[in-house]
Amino acid sequence: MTARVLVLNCGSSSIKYRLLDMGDGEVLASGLVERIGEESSLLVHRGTSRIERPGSCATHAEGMRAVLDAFAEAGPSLEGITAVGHRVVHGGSRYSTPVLIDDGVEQAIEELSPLAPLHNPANLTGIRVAREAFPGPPHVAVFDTAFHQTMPPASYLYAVPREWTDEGVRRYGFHGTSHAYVSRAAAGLAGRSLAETNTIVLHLGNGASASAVRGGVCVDTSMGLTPLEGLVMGTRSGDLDPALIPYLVRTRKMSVDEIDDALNTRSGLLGLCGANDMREVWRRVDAGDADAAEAVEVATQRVKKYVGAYYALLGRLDCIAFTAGVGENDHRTRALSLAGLHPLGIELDPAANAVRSAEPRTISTPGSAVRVMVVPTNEELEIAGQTLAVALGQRT
Ligand SMILES: Nc1ncnc2c1ncn2[C@@H]1O[C@H](COP(=O)(O)OP(=O)(O)O)[C@@H](O)[C@H]1O
Ligand SMILES: CC(=O)OP(=O)(O)O
Ligand SMILES: [Mg+2]
Repeated sequence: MTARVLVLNCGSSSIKYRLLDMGDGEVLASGLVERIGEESSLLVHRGTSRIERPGSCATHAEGMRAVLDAFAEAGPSLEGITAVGHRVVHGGSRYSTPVLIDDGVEQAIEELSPLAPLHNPANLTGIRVAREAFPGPPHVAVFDTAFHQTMPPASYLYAVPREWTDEGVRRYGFHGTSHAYVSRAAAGLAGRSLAETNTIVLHLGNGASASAVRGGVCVDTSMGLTPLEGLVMGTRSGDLDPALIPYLVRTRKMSVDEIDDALNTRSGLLGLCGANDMREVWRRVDAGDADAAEAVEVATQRVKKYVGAYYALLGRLDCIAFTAGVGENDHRTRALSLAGLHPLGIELDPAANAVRSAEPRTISTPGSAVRVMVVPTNEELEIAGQTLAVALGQRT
């Protein structure tokens, strides 16, 4: 039997998972537990058979047990799996490559939790429950931050007191697994060698980030110390003036936790127009909602500003790759984000852009100097590949 890798992605309120056959990349099982901690959670499992189960998973630990029960009930068996790969959001400066998880790594992930309070504690629960359930196979942590560790100081330093930067206050960047996978796939789609390709990756999902990648190496990215900085997201503000925070403390008497919560969960598209799902935002735009139209303008103009900035940083730009839920599916967001960039050699083909497909594809005109594409991300496959490499390395 070929190697089988279970990939776990424990998000702030969800657990996504996939079991992959590494021989041919076939997905043997996939599933999702969503709305963890809310009144009614929901598990959907697609294995040997499919189950859909509303329930009440108050914690990620309960969610993980529901996942294991689903495998036991609806298959396939997890007996004899080769390795388990865990998405870990924050790896700080300590981890620039995936690592085999031991108690020391667990502790390091815990120590980094203040920098990713929505994500790292959930990641850690997934690791603990899975290590207990599967003590045999190696468990590997694959960090969202790892791909961005190549950034030069000019990109990762904030202009703040040195004693802060010495403590680890800096830009880390996230969604790195996606940026790595998509920048590689973009060069492949363009028929170019990765080493000679400069790409801007636009990962536009509920969380959103941009990166500038020179020859497969990340040189800058829009998320920062935490996944709050940069682009406008579903519920996160992205860039703003940091003086807003003392302003809110002084004038609205808000606590630090209240502000943190508002900027992470009540801002972005949701803050501006009351909806965070881009499909709903467009429904409102089409119904004449002025707030929704403005929210789209703010979000897409932010993307355009990063494209301009990263074009300047890279000097020469070969590809722009859109990915993640919005980037892969929303042709109107893509068109607005690049509108008017024709003088920079960036020209979308409206007909190609409007095509709906799950395949990687080019959406720029044949004459566009920069090749614009849609490249569906596959964080799970990337995590599984890196996990297997670490697991096999460990055995030899
Ligand atoms: N057809 C579509 N048109 C516009 N937006 C879409 C479409 N399909 C999905 N999305 C958007 O993708 C977002 C989720 O993207 P995803 O990459 O799955 O995010 P995350 O991993 O952060 O949950 C949703 O909020 C939704 O707005
Ligand atoms: C780091 C991050 O923002 O992840 P997600 O998009 O899954 O929330
Ligand atoms: Mg995501």
